[in-house]
Amino acid sequence: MKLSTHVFQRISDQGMPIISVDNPQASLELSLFGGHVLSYMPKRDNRQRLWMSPKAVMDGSKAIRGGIPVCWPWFGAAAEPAHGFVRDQMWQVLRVDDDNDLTRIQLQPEFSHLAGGGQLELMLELLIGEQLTLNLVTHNRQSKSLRFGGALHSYFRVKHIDQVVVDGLSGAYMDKVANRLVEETPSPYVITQETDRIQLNAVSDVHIREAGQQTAIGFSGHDSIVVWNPWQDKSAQMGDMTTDGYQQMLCIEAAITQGIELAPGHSHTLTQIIR
Ligand SMILES: O=P(O)(O)OC[C@H]1O[C@H](O)[C@H](O)[C@@H](O)[C@@H]1O
Repeated sequence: MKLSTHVFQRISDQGMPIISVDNPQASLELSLFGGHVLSYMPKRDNRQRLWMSPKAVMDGSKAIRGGIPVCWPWFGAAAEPAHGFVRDQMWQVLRVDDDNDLTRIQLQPEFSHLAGGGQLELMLELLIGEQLTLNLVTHNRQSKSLRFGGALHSYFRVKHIDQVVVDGLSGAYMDKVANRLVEETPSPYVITQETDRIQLNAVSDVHIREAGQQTAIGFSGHDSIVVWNPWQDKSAQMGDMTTDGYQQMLCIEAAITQGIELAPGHSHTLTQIIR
């Protein structure tokens, strides 16, 4: 089914609605299960930016391992289920438009509410062109303030984790692998073991550098940046990852881990830009 000049919708072999974008600047795939970006490839270099696990479950029975899961209205184990409740529900398309080199898609989950009855409205906007911009907009329609968190939990594809250097992170981080001990960001920033860090200095630009290529990631509206690689043992334990899967991926996540208090009638936008 054609949604616009550059946007099509189809049903996958596993029965999930998939949106495909192919415009003069880039191609992208998006699953309406989770409002989940599956792939993004700018045409200037035809390099896939996102990693998808070969064992990812794509039938809607659990969140997809890879691409860009949307974690909301909390991050991690702040409440149950982990990472909130929108990454494993169906979303719907609100709006699609093409403007030559840029395609805009807006979508929302079928329901969004907080425990305790609070209503927050969520909308994800994708701007697909020579870069990919994700705007995750939270709106408080209640007459009281509400607190929320979340993340754009992007899985970046790397040639090999051993060769990756992450540039741009600084300051203190909370080490989730070591009892939330607060440590100073290393330099150079290389990944040599299981890594699960909440970088508390919310910088606005990070680069993943490898021989012959780099991926630039921009952030705004975040209070932290999460860096995650499960390494070998954890990968082997996860049903939806191959034992060596950790070698080709690195999560660098635009995150709200400390929580944001949203006043009545106000909106907040969490942005990640991938180049
Ligand atoms: O397995 P998931 O629920 O998708 O979570 C995957 C990972 O997400 C984040 O990066 C967290 O910091 C990790 O602690 C967690 O293991």
